[in-house]
Amino acid sequence: MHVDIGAALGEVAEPGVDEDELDALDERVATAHETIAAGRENGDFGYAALNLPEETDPSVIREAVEPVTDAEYVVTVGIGGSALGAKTVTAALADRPDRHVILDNVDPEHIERTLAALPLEDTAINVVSKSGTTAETLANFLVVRETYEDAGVDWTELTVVTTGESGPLAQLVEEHDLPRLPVPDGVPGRFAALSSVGLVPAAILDLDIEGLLSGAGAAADDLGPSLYDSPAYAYGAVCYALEERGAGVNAVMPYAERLELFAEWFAQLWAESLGKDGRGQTPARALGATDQHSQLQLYRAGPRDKMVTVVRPRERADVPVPETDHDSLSYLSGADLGQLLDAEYDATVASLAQAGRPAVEIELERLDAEGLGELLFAMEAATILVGELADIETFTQPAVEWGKRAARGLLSGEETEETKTVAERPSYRID
Ligand SMILES: O=P(O)(O)OC[C@H]1O[C@](O)(CO)[C@@H](O)[C@@H]1O
Repeated sequence: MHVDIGAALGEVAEPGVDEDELDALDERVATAHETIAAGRENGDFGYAALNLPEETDPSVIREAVEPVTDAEYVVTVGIGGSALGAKTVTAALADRPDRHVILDNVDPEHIERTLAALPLEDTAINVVSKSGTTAETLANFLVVRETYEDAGVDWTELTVVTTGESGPLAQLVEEHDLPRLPVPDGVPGRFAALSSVGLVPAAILDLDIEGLLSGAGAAADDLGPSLYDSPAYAYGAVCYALEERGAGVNAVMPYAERLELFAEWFAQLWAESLGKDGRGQTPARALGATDQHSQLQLYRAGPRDKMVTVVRPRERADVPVPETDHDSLSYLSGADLGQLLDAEYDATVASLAQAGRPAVEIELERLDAEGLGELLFAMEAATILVGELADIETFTQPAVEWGKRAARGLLSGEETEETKTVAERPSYRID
C-alpha cells in the first residue's frame, strides 16, 4: 500500500500542507508513535487494537464456525463496529457478497423482507455485540430466533455468537449452549474488524482470513517514528494538518465497487473516534467513478472545507470495451473498463489539484485479502495517530449514550431525564 500526498501539498491546494510543515509534523509523529508503541506493548485500551494481526488466531474462528461452513448464506445481527467490519470484508473479498446478509438496523419492513427471502435452514446466524446489551442487535436477534422457530428450523444449530462474558446475549449463549467467540480485550468495536468481531462471516464463506491478518501484520511492521516511512501515519498526519487548516470534511471515494462498504466502515472509525471536543472531520462516503457524476461538482467548486481521499487497487479484472464503428466512440475502442476507471481516477485527482482542492491517494497493489488487511490496519493506525496529534480520547464514544438511554426509557415507559427532554424537544411543524 502506498499513500500519495502530492495533491494535498500547500503549493497545490488550499487548504494544503506545506512541505516544511511536514517536517514539523514528523517530529510530532515520532512522539505519538512512542505513545502508540508503548500502548501496544502494555496492551492498553484502544492501542491493543494494533496487536490484533498477531493476537487473532484464525484457527479458533474456523473451529467455531466449522459446524455452519456448509451454509449457503450467513446473516449477521450486529450494529456499528459489530457489523461494519464484517460486511466490509465480505463485500471486498467474496465472489458472491450477497451470501452475507446484514441486519444492522431495526427497520421492520427491511427485516421482514430480508428474512422472508432467506432459505433459513441454509442460513447461518452470526450475532455480534461487544457489550451484549445493544437494543437493536438484541431485538433483531429475538426476531430472527422466532422467525427460525416459526419455520421449524433449529436456529441453535446454525448460530455463532461473538460477545463478552456478561450481559443478556451471554446469558442466551449459556441457556442454549451456543458456540461463543470472545471479543478481544481492550479493543473498541470499531477497531475490532481484524478479530472474531469482523471475521466470522468471512470464515463461514471460507474467505482468506489468514491472508487478511498477514496483510494487516505487514502494515503493522510499517509503523515507525516517521511519516516519511509509514503510509498509515502519513495519511493520518496529513488529514490532521488539513483539518487544522479548515478541511472539516473528508470525502472517502474508493474507485472499486468492492470497497464501497469500506467507506462506510471508515466513516464510523473516523467519526466515532475523532468527533470529540468540538473537532473531527466529517467522513463523507462516495464511490468512484459513480460520484464524479453527483458529488464532484461540490468537491471541486464548493466551499474549501473538505479534502478527498481516493483509494484504488492497481490490479483490476480485464473487461474489454467492445470495438464499435461509431467514430465518436473510437476513444473507447481497445480500452477496457479498468483502464477507463483508472483514467477517471487520475483525471479526478488532477481536476481537484487543478482547482486547488486537497486530495490524498491511497493505492493497493491488488484488492485481495492481504491488500484489504493492510488497508484496514493502516486506517486504524492513522485514526489513532490523529487522536494523539489532536490530543483527544480516541477510544470511547460517550456522546452516543444519551440517545440510548432516552430510547430505552421511551420503550420501558420509565420517566427519566432523557425521556422528559424527548417529550419537551423543540417542534415547529409545517404540514
Ligand atoms: O458491539 P456493541 O456493544 O453491540 O455496540 C455496537 C456499536 O454501538 C456503539 O457502541 C455506538 O453506539 C459503537 O461504538 C459500537 O460499535
